[in-house]
Amino acid sequence: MLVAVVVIIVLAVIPLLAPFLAPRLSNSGQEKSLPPGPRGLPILGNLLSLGKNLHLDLHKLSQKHGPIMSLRIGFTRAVVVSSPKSAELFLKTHDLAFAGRPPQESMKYLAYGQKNLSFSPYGPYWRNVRKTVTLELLTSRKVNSMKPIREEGVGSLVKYLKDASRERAVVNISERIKSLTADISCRMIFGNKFEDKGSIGRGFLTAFRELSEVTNAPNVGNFFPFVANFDLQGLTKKMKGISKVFDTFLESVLDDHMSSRKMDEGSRDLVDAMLGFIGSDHSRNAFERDHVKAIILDLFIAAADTTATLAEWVMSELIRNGTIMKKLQGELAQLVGMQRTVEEFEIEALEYLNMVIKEGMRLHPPVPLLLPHMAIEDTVVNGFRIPRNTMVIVNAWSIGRDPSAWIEPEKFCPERFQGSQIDVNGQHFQLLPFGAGRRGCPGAQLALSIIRFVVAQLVHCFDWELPDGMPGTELDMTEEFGIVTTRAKDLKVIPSYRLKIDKR
Ligand code: HEM
Repeated sequence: MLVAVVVIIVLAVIPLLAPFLAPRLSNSGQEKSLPPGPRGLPILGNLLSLGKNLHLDLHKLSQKHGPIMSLRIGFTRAVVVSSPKSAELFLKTHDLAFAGRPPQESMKYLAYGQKNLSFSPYGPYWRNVRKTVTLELLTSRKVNSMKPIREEGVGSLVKYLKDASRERAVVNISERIKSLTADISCRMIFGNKFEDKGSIGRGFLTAFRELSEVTNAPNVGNFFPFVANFDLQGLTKKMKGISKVFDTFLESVLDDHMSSRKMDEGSRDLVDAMLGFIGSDHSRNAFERDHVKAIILDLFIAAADTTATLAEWVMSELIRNGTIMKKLQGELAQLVGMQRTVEEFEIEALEYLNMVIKEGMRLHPPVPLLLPHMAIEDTVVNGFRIPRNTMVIVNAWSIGRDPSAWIEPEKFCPERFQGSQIDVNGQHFQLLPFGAGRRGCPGAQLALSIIRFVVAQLVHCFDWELPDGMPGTELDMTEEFGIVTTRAKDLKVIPSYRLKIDKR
């Protein structure tokens, strides 16, 4: 459908564009030193080689054309990076040159015109916002201060599962984890609970659920700017609808904060701090309400589904690999015992848990292609010319399965991290779930504190079975590609409570 739409439009406008296209397409001499890549069709470029599962298609193409590969998608020139060594060149050696983000149609509507952090162009505005967000939300001290929010959220989930366990009910754990991380993120970032916001909060959550459908669809307008205004896929209309619901919610969050502003460092939250910049000349841009809304919405989106998705994948792998589940339960039983639940301060000591989560991120990086980077200047990498404005896609999924970096890469084997220094902090380019360098994820520490605590509680408190006696080894692990790549089918399980406290 998408391709058909593009083909029709392209054929219709070719005569108008011919004078501009002819020099571009015939200029093969100039393209000699670009990285190798598959031959593309005129105008469409390599669009037809890319299907629903973009990370898998790019992985296959890179196996043929190399770890630094050129593509053209419509009018966008892209370079795909698929090995640890090449990722290091782009994200460390030439980090600054690739610290841009390509313009995205969706950001016009969902980020008040790219005013958010994730997609704002590299420059002073991005730098200042990133600094403020890090200081006000993501330092170790702030992450620790939000511990009660995580404890309360995870406590409610455990209680729900304990009730389900009594009935031997089948639980859609994917949905439950998504609600949990949305609730936790809402409280941490907006300073409110959804339930306290009544119908506005519920509306926001419903719109948030519809968001991935819109942002995961490849938007023709990104690659063929001249058709963007026609809204051929109806995505702009949907995004406008969603952003209206978001805006109502965000306005009410800002109003709540305005009516009881806390300005001292000890008690103010991120929204209070951001509101303090309104009217100031922040990075040579007048800073207004739209900036605050774009930034807090961005953080919520960045936090909620990524953490849920990772927890879901880790639980899926544990259910599939019973021996690993038992070993992790053993580690928890030894440290915590069976008479009480694990506390967050104990998580650091759970070495095997950390290995399990790293292994989950290696095989199932929730953001498999990171966020797209963009060359902000002409650069030569490994002898290849990468022109300014080229989109750079780093395939973290492919890198996590690179056989030159990993033994038996397809196998879920947390023991591979035993005694290994490899971590997810952007210093080890064979494992890049949070990216690396200037545009690397600033929320990694917060994300890990949520994930570790959720997985530890679920594994310590419950044994898990698949419905209808299905063996774990038969669990379907098909992925559904998106910016955040989730399980194609929700994980449904029967929990049975295993602690020796309060079995009522
Ligand atoms: C398991 C959870 C998470 C994963 C896997 C993840 C992964 C990523 C990745 C791959 C990127 C892009 C890096 C790049 O382009 O090089 C990113 C960017 C970002 N993440 Fe995360 N993230 C997670 C959780 C969070 C959380 C909890 C927050 C904050 C509340 C957050 C905030 C951001 C922001 C603001 C950016 C954009 C940074 C920039 O462009 O400067 N993320 N994340």
